[in-house]
Amino acid sequence: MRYISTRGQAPAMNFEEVLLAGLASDGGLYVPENLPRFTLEQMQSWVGLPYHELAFEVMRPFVAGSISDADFKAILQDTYGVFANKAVAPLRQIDSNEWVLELFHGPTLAFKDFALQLLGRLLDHILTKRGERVVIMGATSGDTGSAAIEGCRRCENVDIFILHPHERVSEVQRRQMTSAISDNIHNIAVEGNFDDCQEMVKDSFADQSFLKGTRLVAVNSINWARIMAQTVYYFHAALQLGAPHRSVSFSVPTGNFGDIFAGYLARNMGLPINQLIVATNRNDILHRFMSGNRYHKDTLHPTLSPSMDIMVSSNFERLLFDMHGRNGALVAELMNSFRATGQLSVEDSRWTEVRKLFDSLAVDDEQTCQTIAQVYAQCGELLDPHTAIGVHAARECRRSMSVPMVTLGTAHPVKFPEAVEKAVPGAAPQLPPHMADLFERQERCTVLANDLKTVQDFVSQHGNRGKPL
Ligand SMILES: Cc1ncc(COP(=O)(O)O)c(C=O)c1O
Ligand SMILES: N[C@@H](CCOP(=O)(O)O)C(=O)O
Repeated sequence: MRYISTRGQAPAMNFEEVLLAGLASDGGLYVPENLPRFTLEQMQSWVGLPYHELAFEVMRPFVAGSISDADFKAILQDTYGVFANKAVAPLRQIDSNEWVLELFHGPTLAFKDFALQLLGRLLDHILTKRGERVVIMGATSGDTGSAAIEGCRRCENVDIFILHPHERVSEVQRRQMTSAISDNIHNIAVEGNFDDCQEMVKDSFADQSFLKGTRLVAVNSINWARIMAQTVYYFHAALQLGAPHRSVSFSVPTGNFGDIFAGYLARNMGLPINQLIVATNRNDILHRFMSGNRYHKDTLHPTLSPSMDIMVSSNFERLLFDMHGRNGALVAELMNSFRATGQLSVEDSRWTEVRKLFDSLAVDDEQTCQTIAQVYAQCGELLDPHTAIGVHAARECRRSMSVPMVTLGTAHPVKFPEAVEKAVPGAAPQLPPHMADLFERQERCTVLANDLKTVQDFVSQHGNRGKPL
């Protein structure tokens, strides 16, 4: 499998190179040159497989040539063996023909564990083989950070720097990150918002001189391996609900457009997905695009669903690439113009084509709390605010009641007690046993100005197990 950049100028790479590359050298994102297309018979034969075996079947074409089948199988068994629920991603019915896919039974209680537990193990495998050390930089609005730290914790060959927006993540999210204390784990609270953090990470890929020759690796969904791992649970859910002989729809709480893009890819690989719903909070650039062809940057509004407080969605570029016939030059032009003006629209015919599959809704804090309360009263399932946004959008935008509707349950409610308590007083759940002492744990974090050079200087001063590079 070869991977190409959405901007058409960077060299094509194999899986191992793409895993270690993060952003492409032309500023684009890597995508497979050709997607595998699974047959009905193949998909039918996967019904009932344990999660790690299904993961092997779905992801094998993407890694073949870089990792042997035997190694990949062992890595996957180990990865999904750490999830607290035997089903790994259980489906919970919340109404007639309506489900929540619980993606929060991993170590850090959010869907990010599905890809980052794997990414950490893949990095360990490949870096050990190459005898190489790398620096990881990641931006987080709360969940990617702890999942990346947890996923890479045992990896001897990395120093990991996680940038989060100072005082804009939940206390549980912050403590999950800052209580991981080790020479090679560095939490930076940036005096800015998530988009500032994300931009610093992307700018660091463009000019890596501050790393003095050490390779920079991404853990955000700009890294192809993240998206690849997130396609698997679409198959896992749909195959339980009658696919491949029956269509299924998904509603996806969306911020950086990574999770829903994985669903779009699963459909292009042959999974019968009828409808994909982009569910945003008040930070609704994607809803403005889907509903009116206006991908226009706005100011950031803090909400009760802080992980989706994102102004600009990285993975939207991957969809633009497909929308424009995979013409990298056109995408580069669009992205340059977006960088200059903060606005982007596409030709009407391209937009209409995309709308055949995608619907969208922006959900405010009040509707979020109402949905948490409503679902709790209906069936006792306590939703986190991000998942509630997905359920609300699913109920508003659903095209057909006869097609099963699955909302991705992206985080455990325990991570967002403020919203849960507001919606259903007294219902906030207890931290799970492995996190029971979270509020007593020592924290380590450095607050830095919202300034690229300041952050890069910090990285180069601490990038070698806490010592200068
Ligand atoms: C809990 C939660 N839900 C939803 C999202 C949105 O996912 P994506 O950024 O892949 O669109 C995120 C973070 O991105 C998240 O942490
Ligand atoms: N919501 C995310 C934001 C980063 O998204 P990613 O999927 O690109 O890593 C978070 O919780 O950090």
